[in-house]
Amino acid sequence: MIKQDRILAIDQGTTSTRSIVFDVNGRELSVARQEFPQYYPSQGWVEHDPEDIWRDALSTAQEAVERSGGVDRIAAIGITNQRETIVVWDRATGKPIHNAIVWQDRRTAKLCAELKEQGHEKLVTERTGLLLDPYFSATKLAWILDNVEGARARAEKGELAFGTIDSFLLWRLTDGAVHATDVTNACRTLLFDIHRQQWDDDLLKLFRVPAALLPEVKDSSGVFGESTPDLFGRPVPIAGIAGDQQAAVVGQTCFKPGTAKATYGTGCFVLLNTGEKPVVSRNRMLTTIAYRVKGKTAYALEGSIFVAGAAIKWLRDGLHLITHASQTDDMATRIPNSHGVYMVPGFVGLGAPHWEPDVRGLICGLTLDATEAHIARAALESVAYQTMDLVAAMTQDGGGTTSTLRVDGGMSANDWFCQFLADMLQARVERPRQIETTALGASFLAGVGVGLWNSLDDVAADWELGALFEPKMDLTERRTMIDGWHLAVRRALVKA
Ligand SMILES: Nc1ncnc2c1ncn2[C@@H]1O[C@H](COP(=O)(O)OP(=O)(O)O)[C@@H](O)[C@H]1O
Ligand SMILES: O=P(O)(O)OC[C@H](O)CO
Repeated sequence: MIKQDRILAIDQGTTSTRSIVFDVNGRELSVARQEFPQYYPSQGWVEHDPEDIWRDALSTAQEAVERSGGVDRIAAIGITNQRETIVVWDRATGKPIHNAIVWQDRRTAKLCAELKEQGHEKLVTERTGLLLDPYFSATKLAWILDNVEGARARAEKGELAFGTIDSFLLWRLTDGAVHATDVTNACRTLLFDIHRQQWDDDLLKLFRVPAALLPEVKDSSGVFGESTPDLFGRPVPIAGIAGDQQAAVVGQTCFKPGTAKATYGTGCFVLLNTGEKPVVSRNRMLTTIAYRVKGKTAYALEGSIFVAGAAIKWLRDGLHLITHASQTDDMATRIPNSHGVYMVPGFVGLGAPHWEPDVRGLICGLTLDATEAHIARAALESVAYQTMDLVAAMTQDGGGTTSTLRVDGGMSANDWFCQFLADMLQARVERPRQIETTALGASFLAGVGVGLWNSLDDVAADWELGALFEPKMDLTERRTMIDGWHLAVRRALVKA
């Protein structure tokens, strides 16, 4: 009999979908990747077509399985996904009734401001660990129910299903047999009590969400269902699900309280493991569930930066300054300093610790000798400065002092950026050999789910250091640069 000792991880990100097959040592055997279209139907709106997402998830998964040598040795599937993005679909046909509304979408900023003015934020934060910001799912869901003809009535009758992207993929992989999600995705909706770990009736009422829409919420690890036999040639258990940032915590093996990771994809999300007890932030960080395995929950403090790699993508697609993101490494290296040029990348408002959805982006400090290299460097620097601000806030919140930050995601491939980050943090920056840590984390969760490993502790040995960056910048120079950054942020926050 053929040993089933490989795992397929499907990583559905904001700009691309990739599938990777890993062996039991966390080594990548094959990968398939597909970028997909972003839709901006109105100012501040961001949508995805769920059919694009399903098509790419399936085709990349099939391709990765094929390239790894076929389905015979695949023991399980793990799913990880862009979080907060929502889909509402028809239970009878499986067809979405609207495009997915993406986490970056700000269309519900006014509703959030109204709910805040009415004094609802305290309850929301106490129950969910989150804030009233359009980033999270609940107001996006309310928008669909209010704006798609007949949706609210159909939702109340139980004809529609709601889900984050994991839930939609799980539904499609099982041909509608399973409507479920995991705690890490549920806890980003604004509808889920992170302490009692269940959907919350008061919040459902506040956001006017019928309970009949909701998926069942499960551990991040364990069998959710099986893929239909036609997809891969035989049924494969789907045995791990986690939001991408939480999956990265697992992939970076940040299992001990006080350990932290930052994932640099479209956005950047810093998560600090705080152990079994949720830590409440005084600095507008989020309290979130890092993972729940075999009924045991680990919580995290999270700092959310909405624009990280997206700023580099904008240099490529918006300004046409570069043709490939990796060019920014050389551009930043080639100039001795940023020459006082700063970018505050508030393209979709600012996340933690400001939570200002109406702020817009800013480039300042320009002189006639500023070049495209200064702008590229300012974009990279802005992401490091924001990370530094979040780490400082978390330390103040009592989450522990982080002498080491583990980094991953597309932008972490940039050496110049990682060095600058170490300088700003005055901490060690560790980049693993496998920077697709999100997918790796999903594979660990699925592997534990089918018993390839007994517990997460058993996978810790599979983490391998790829590169280490240690602080080396002169401290006076650092201080001057940081002061300039904080001045630029204050400028961006000035209300027009
Ligand atoms: N060498 C690089 N330097 C800077 N940014 C990079 C580099 N390589 C990729 N990126 C950025 O990283 C992002 C892609 O990372 P990825 O983890 O695939 O994102 P996502 O999961 O959000 O789709 C893109 O926004 C891209 O601009
Ligand atoms: O697509 P990413 O990797 O930037 O992640 C998106 C986050 O999950 C949004 O909360």
